[in-house]
Amino acid sequence: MPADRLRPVNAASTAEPRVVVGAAIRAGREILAAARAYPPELAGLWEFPGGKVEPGETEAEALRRECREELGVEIAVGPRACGDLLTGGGRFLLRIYFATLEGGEPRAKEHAELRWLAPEALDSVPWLPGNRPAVEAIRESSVEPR
Ligand SMILES: Nc1nc2c([nH]c(=O)n2[C@H]2C[C@H](O)[C@@H](COP(=O)(O)OP(=O)(O)OP(=O)(O)O)O2)c(=O)[nH]1
Repeated sequence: MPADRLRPVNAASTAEPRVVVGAAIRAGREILAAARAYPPELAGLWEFPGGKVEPGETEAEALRRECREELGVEIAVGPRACGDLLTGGGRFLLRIYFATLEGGEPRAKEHAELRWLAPEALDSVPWLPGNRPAVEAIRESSVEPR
């Protein structure tokens, strides 16, 4: 049988998902949310600043690089906010980390808008659909013990 007959019909669906990291940057009670500016099908949906982990880079390094590029800030990377999330039709493995600001004030260098959201305001923006479990976990982790 010719080799090309053995190739999966839909290579994208069988490829290993690419790891994407996002920073849930906390300041006091608030978390920084960012509205995507592109691509058109994602524009106006909200996410955590971040992006794809490049070969040879740790997840924390990728987060620090993306926050420098996208927001112009230095961050300290903290613990994971929730478990792995499969998004983008199985193309991405999304890992959200809590983070804090170490230097600079965030500016929207690549996003359409940035907003600091208190836990009770987390639902006030339309999140990327794959982010819902992370947003829920962050809200629950913000509930103050009685
Ligand atoms: N940065 C980020 N991406 C997310 C989140 N949730 C989610 O589903 N994604 C998806 C959207 C994108 O299709 C995909 C990759 O993210 P990205 O486009 O920001 O990655 P990148 O900065 O490395 O992009 P590029 O250089 O390849 O253009 O991950 C999130 O909270 N933050």
